[in-house]
Amino acid sequence: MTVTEETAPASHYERIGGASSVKAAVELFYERVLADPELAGYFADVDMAGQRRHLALMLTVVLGGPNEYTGRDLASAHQPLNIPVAHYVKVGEHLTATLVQLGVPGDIITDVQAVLAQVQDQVVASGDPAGA
Ligand code: HEM
Repeated sequence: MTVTEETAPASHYERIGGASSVKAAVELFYERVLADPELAGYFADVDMAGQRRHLALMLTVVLGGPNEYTGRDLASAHQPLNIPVAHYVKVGEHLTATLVQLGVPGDIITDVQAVLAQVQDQVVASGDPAGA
């Protein structure tokens, strides 16, 4: 996966406090996403460790942190899930709200939103833009 190289500078990841801050953010993000009835179903068959790993990886990627991920690329992992744009937007909103709640500086949040826009085409279903 080459997402990290194309995304925000590593300094964002460092500025918010690195791995321990990402871990704290994951806890909040996880609660928000799984409490959202439109999103929880995607994670129903993913075990708890898998869910937390997903959210930690996602946060690290969008913050431009170190790419320690060696699994499937984003398109391979997400195209089978047939995720509509509306759900992608909702996940992005939960991420933004999490970062705001944690007091992350506005310039970092702006860059995170730019990265979300960059990777959207890999995650959102390409076959049916209207979603299912
Ligand atoms: C910037 C956006 C996203 C990034 C960077 C991202 C990252 C990832 C990564 C790296 C994996 C593979 C994890 C692994 O195999 O261990 C994954 C899997 C997964 N993602 Fe995402 N993700 C994003 C958005 C989404 C969205 C919007 C949803 C649902 C609405 C979602 C749902 C899932 C699910 C359910 C899996 C597990 C798939 C499976 O095990 O078959 N992701 N994601």
